[in-house]
Amino acid sequence: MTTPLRASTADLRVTGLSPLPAPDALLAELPATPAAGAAVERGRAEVSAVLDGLDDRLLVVVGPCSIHDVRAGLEYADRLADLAATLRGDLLVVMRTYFEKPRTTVGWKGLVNDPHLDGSHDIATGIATARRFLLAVGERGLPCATEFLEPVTPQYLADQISWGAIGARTAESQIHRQLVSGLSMPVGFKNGTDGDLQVAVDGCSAAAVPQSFLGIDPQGRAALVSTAGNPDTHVVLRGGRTGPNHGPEHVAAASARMAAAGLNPRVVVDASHANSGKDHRRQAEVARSLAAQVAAGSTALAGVMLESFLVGGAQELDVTAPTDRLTYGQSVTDACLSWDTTVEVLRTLAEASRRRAGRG
Ligand SMILES: O=C[C@H](O)[C@H](O)COP(=O)(O)O
Ligand SMILES: C=C(OP(=O)(O)O)C(=O)O
Repeated sequence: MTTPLRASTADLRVTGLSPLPAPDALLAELPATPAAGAAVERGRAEVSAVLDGLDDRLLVVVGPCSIHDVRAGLEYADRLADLAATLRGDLLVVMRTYFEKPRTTVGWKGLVNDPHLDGSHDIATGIATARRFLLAVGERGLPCATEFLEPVTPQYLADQISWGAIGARTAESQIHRQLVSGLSMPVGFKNGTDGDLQVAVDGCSAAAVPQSFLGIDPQGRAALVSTAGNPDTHVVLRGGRTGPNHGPEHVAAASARMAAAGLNPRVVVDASHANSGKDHRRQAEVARSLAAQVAAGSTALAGVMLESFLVGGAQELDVTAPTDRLTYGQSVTDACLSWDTTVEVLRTLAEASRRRAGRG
């Protein structure tokens, strides 16, 4: 691997380097369409309005734990777009379109990293597939939400994202806090996997100020990135090793801590992950308890995250086995609510939002 420019001490454990198309090359091949662009602009404005308390609806970020099958993902998007339109007066629905999966140790890392689900890591195809998917969901008028994991990804996909997340495993990362300071949409920081909220509060503080860091430019070259800071951040409570943190006392404490730090006191609660032990049946129960908080008038609870797909539960993914053995429409990462349960939960959340707003 060593080249004349590289000392014999370099890259001793690098087994391959394959250049990818530059971000601008992909954006030229897959430009934003007018409809998708309008969905993003509208989505970002409405998410900010809800998170700033200017729009009294409830934000619901809902969709598969991961997008692994484009056809099933778009079928889900069709259903969600229709349902979201009927609940639009009370809910602002943003679809989870997660292409990068942070693993606790090892496992399939998502559509960008391994789009063929076979360990081939055809990232060039993965990033293009993810962009095509985002454009297709935008064409349906649905705003998209994603977790930003690889610091290079936003140059390829972020123009199509209306709400971003920094996950529990990266909320303390300076790399990700710097990244958020330059992102163009509202971003939620999850609390740590141990349940620690402070890493999310500190993440919001760090992301709110201008940053300078090493990144890539639209031509894919190493670049000094300078940012303005992102004031549109908030915390996402997702439970932790210390237990669930979805109760009214947790929401109030998080809201107070954010307010004391001069940050947005409105909180989003993830009904999945450690708030339900990744059990989709318990996730539905947590969602109903969140609806009760909203109906009781909690304005600190600005949003809810749900992991949901066509078929409830999850299935093991064996990247050495043919993918045609997989159950269509079922998560290959965390367990998700079934579509039918999702409809019932969203209608319950809409009713709660309506009551909180005094609309009936
Ligand atoms: O949302 C997905 C998972 O919670 C996350 O990627 C960690 O999953 P793992 O603990 O199975 O690696
Ligand atoms: C990985 C996720 O969540 P967390 O970072 O809370 O584990 C997710 O929302 O897909």
